[in-house]
Amino acid sequence: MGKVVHVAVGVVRRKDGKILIARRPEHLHMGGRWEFPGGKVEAGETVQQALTRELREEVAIEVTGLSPLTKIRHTYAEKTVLLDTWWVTEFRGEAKGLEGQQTTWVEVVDLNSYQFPDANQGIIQAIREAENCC
Ligand SMILES: Nc1nc2c([nH]c(=O)n2[C@H]2C[C@H](O)[C@@H](COP(=O)(O)OP(=O)(O)OP(=O)(O)O)O2)c(=O)[nH]1
Ligand SMILES: [Mg+2]
Repeated sequence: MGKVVHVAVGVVRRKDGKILIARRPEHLHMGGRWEFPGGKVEAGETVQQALTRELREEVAIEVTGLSPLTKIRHTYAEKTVLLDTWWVTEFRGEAKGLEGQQTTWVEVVDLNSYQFPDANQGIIQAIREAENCC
């Protein structure tokens, strides 16, 4: 029933191991919760192109290297999303929230202290497994 929204999601990892998270603006779906930056894949775009564009638009970084992490499909009351999630380990620039959102860098072990949308539990699990953490 209904279509699945394809979302490009970036787990941006700094050399010191910390990961970038941003707080979703209140008025959006899942507003007020923390997220890994990203957004919907538009017609005619590859997921990599979408991710590169979204990270430029939302957090001012220029992606230069990415690799697949996991895909999580989740049904909310409002819609079903496919979170097509990538490691971003190479990038240029200083992350800042270009849409007024708070951003912060967190250790993998501390990700659970932040409130994410329900679908993100699977992403956090995949990060921990990849990093042999916690
Ligand atoms: N970016 C992102 N979206 C997530 C995460 N977890 C999660 O459930 N979502 C959901 C919330 C939204 O329903 C959808 C992503 O939509 P979005 O609002 O980021 O899309 P967008 O940046 O293209 O924004 P817009 O142009 O539609 O305003 O995926 C996450 O960690 N990051
Ligand atoms: Mg977005």
